[in-house]
Amino acid sequence: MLHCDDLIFHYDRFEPGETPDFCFRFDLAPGECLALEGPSGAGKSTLLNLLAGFLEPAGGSLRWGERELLRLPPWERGITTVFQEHNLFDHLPVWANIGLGLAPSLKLDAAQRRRIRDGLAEVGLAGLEARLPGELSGGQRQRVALTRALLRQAPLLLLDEPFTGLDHANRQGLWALVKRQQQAGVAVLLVSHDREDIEALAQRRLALVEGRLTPL
Ligand SMILES: Nc1ncnc2c1ncn2[C@@H]1O[C@H](COP(=O)(O)OP(=O)(O)OP(=O)(O)O)[C@@H](O)[C@H]1O
Repeated sequence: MLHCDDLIFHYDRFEPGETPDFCFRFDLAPGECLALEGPSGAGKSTLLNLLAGFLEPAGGSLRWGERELLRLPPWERGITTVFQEHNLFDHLPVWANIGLGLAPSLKLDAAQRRRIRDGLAEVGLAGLEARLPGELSGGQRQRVALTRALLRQAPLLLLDEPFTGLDHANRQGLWALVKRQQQAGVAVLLVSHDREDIEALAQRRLALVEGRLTPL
């Protein structure tokens, strides 16, 4: 279970009152998908960056079971994030983009190479290992990004508008991948403006208003 308790954050700002002081509190259970909604600028990406360890809070705690995640660097938190775009390194082929999630040195053993091949086949991208991201469609790129996230098998998956701009068939395919992760016990926090994405995946919804989370 993820417990986020009064995670406090504010940006250094030029004018007082430009952005709210954030105080985030919520729980997220293994296998659950929680949707995070709020208008542009509400602070959704800020929360994801705090959870992932890319921003440092001024106070509060973030526990996964008994582990205090705030003390850990991003790569030790057991959290993986998929953004709306720019998830992939453009100069690396598909296999290497996915392989980075398994072995940052890219020294992959035979079993890891097989997992990448199988993972790509499962998302309908068999045989595209050698392509560069620029040689894929937007939907295919997102499938590669999700494959990398899923093969990492982190217990917490953060999704920041990952389906935006994709057609219905592509989105349905990606929903199925996320649902399979949930069934395997992965906890998912989904930032989305899209009613269909939320209805397809989320069991609970939270709104972010004036720096605070409230149930919907
Ligand atoms: N580096 C920064 N320095 C100062 N203020 C920032 C910084 N990054 C974001 N902000 C401000 O913090 C607030 C929250 O931004 P954030 O990107 O978290 O919103 P969001 O809900 O993800 O928005 P969107 O839906 O448009 O992506 C906004 O008012 C934004 O202008």
